Amino acid sequence: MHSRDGKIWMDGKLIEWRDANIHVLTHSLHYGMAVFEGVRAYKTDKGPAIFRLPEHTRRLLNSAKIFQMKVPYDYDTLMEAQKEVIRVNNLDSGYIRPLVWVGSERLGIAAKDNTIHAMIAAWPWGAYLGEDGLNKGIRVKTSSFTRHHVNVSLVRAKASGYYINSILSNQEALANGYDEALVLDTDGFVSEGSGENVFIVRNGKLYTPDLASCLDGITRDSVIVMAEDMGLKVIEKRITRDEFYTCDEAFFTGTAAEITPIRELDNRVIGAGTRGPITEKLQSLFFDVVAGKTPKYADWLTYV
Ligand SMILES: Cc1[nH+]cc(COP(=O)(O)O)c(CN[C@@H](CCC(=O)O)C(=O)O)c1O
Repeated sequence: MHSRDGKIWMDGKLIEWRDANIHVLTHSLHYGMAVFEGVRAYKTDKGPAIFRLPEHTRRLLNSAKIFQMKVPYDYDTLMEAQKEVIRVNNLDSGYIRPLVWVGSERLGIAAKDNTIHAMIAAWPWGAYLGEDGLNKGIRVKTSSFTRHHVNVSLVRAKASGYYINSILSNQEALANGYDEALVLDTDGFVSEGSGENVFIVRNGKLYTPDLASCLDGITRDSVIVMAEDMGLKVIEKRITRDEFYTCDEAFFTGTAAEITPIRELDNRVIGAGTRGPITEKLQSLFFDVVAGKTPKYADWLTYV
């Protein structure tokens, strides 16, 4: 990722991609206290449009607030900078990664007053879990690791350090021949994927875990709104792994994952073992929305 042509917005300026470097004694590199976002811009007839940019920008600032990181750039500056990196890199679609981190003036857990930095990069990123995954569904393994406890990890923040848990879960799933991990909470109920929220469908109703142990996903929120607009009931509840095994459909949601069907969990076939009809309907609507084809959700798009 470090050597490519293009520009990165870093601490208020657009700089050459290869010059966007930091010191090895950067506090966040050692202790993991940094916050980030994953945002997508999509190609539309009216040019690139960023999906739910305000919500992502607000979440980034809230993540920093939770950790008392005083971001030296305001909402409007960060909004504009995310549009700028799409424009300046001539992307008609792409993945945008804002990151806010603690600088290198001091090390140590008790270090304070380090400079808070921000950068925003954007690059092309296709189907996170593969085109086949989007169409036919993926195979998932329940992780041997446990998702965050509410008082260990403040999960309203999208914090870099939390992704050690995600990497461990994802590595274990891949090493065992699966495509992604499903992580349970400290009570053994379904929480989320390593980088996605999760839904199951049973008798025409959607169920999704509450937000106690998982990220308040923007795609999750979008799916809830679209499903309810379709007249589907969406229920937030504690979901057990055997409810998952016996449901009719299941899917992950996320900016990178978009809406990816789950066709197996722990070698139990989910429903008909492929993308289910409600999943397909939601996925098709989602891709129409991000392509700017659905006036009803036009305010979810910020044109670059
Ligand atoms: C743990 C987790 N849970 C849920 C979500 C879905 O949230 P949202 O994107 O707001 O719908 C994501 C996004 N994961 C991001 C990082 C992926 C990566 O590999 O990095 C993403 O999808 O961009 C998570 O990381």
